Amino acid sequence: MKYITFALGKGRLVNNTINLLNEIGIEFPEYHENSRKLIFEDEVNKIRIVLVKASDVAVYLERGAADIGVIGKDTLIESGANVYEMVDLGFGRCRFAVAGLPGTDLNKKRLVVASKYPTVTKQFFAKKGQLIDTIHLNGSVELAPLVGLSDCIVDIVETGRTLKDNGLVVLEDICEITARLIVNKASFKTKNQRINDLIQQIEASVSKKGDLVR
Ligand SMILES: Nc1ncnc2c1ncn2[C@@H]1O[C@H](COP(=O)(O)OP(=O)(O)OP(=O)(O)O)[C@@H](O)[C@H]1O
Ligand SMILES: O=P(O)(O)OC[C@H]1O[C@H](OP(=O)(O)OP(=O)(O)O)[C@H](O)[C@@H]1O
Repeated sequence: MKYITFALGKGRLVNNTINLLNEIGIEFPEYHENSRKLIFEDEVNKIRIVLVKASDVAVYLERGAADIGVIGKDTLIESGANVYEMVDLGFGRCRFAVAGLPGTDLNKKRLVVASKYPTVTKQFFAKKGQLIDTIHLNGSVELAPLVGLSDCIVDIVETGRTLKDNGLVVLEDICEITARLIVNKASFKTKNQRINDLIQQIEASVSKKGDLVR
């Protein structure tokens, strides 16, 4: 039997994903948080996880190097990847927001917006019919309005602590974000039965957890 390969972003979503897979009987005996290994296998169920940079998950899927991926909805939208989005996994909950110094005028002409998510940023302001100048940063985005690099930012807010510690506030909410299970379109055809079985088990496990939270 061929392996089914999951691409997971190294980082915030890994532990929840591995716990979820454990719950449906998929085990990676060699996996531990401090390992530097990038591939782990469940030899019994013929399932493999590959640990990639979060923003590369969609690339592995689109190129057929992985069958299934777990990715934040933020990164999925930003990638514009041509994949099937199958399950809202419920974890990795946060939101997209426009943030800046209190009192920032978002309606000013030629608003300068810094973000790790230039596509999301452009789409959001385009929908409002507003012309903006987007600056693509790779991290520490909250710094931009503090040093005059931008008027505001589009970024992820989870606890709100990063904004607060830097004297920034949410100026406008954009949307909620959770982790999503995505599937390579060709794999969905060629490994249909096994992928569907996995999805059903994952959905059952996710909805059981949802019931507990409710
Ligand atoms: N506080 C948070 N900051 C960033 N992402 C969060 C947060 N809380 C939940 N998430 C979700 O977790 C996903 C993975 O985050 P992670 O930090 O592992 O990757 P990343 O933001 O792409 O980081 P990097 O650029 O360092 O690889 C995000 O895409 C988002 O959906
Ligand atoms: O609302 P909070 O709980 O404070 O979380 C939000 C912060 O976390 C993320 O940054 P990350 O740690 O990924 O750092 P980077 O984007 O600067 O690399 C995000 O870009 C925010 O800065």
